[in-house]
Amino acid sequence: MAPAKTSSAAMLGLGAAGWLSSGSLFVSPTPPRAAELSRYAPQATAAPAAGASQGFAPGVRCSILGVAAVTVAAGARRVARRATQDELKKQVGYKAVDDYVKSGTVIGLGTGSTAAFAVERVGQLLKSGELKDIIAIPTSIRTKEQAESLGIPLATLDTHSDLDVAIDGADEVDPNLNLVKGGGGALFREKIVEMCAKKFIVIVDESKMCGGLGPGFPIPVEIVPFCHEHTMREIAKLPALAGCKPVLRLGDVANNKPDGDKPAVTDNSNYIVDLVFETPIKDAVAAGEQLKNTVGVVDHGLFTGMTTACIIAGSDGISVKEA
Ligand SMILES: O=C(CO)[C@H](O)[C@H](O)COP(=O)(O)O
Repeated sequence: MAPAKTSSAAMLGLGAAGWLSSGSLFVSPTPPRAAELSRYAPQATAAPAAGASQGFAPGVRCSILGVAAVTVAAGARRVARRATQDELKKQVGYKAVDDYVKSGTVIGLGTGSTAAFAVERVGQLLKSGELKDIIAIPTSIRTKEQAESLGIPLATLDTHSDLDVAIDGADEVDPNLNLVKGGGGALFREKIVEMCAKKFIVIVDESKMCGGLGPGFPIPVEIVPFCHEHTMREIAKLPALAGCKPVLRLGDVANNKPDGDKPAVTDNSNYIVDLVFETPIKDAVAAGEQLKNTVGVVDHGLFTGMTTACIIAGSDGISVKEA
């Protein structure tokens, strides 16, 4: 598959500078990728640094739609500073809703700190009346609760299985827009919902871009609790996953930091095993197929061939890559 490209249509969206200058400012003390890595994967190797080493394949053009700097008043002076990671997440979350969600549509709402900004935006636009007649399918109990608190009308795939668009974050994005998802433990519901969407829009800050899936972020796999140690051994034997180290997720299911003694339990009452790699997976499609064919595996966090477009916020602005 050829690497994803940037389309001219995608270049016409709202630039980061546009809405940042409208006064939206969300300040977080969380520094970029280093904090993400410690939250998710103390055993993982560091992700590529920002900028030239972000994993964009040679020849891939990324349009820069705005300047992701924030201007703040400091006394009489105006001081420009780099946007925080949360500000970048907010930019892409809002832009995805502004560009892809229309009145009268059925939408999928992702899970995680980036997707939460998209949910927030849907709530705002419904409240202001700019959006009407939306029905949303949440991908986790957390997202359902956030959407309910914002008055977003909800349904499930049982009654609404044709979605116009789904919007979600990702843990890693490769040059072909294949993803690792499930850092937040919601991969099964995310996948079943996002597979039903005509358009799947991925929203990330630039720290999520990588040259190859695996070493930057362990790949989560949802497995049934019954004989889970056996299932983990079977996974480690799969040829397309050679060299991986399966680690049972403990404590809070919403992150892969071992912050408890008991296995983390998903919304579907299953466990998560995080597959730690030292080198990139050679064939993510084969890896996904072999995982899916393993008895005891519910689903896995490799989302290949699903992305319609990826909106990326970085220190130099927002870019959109289309598959
Ligand atoms: O797959 C997910 C949850 O299961 C999330 O989309 C992924 O973990 C990214 O989360 P965040 O936006 O908080 O970095």
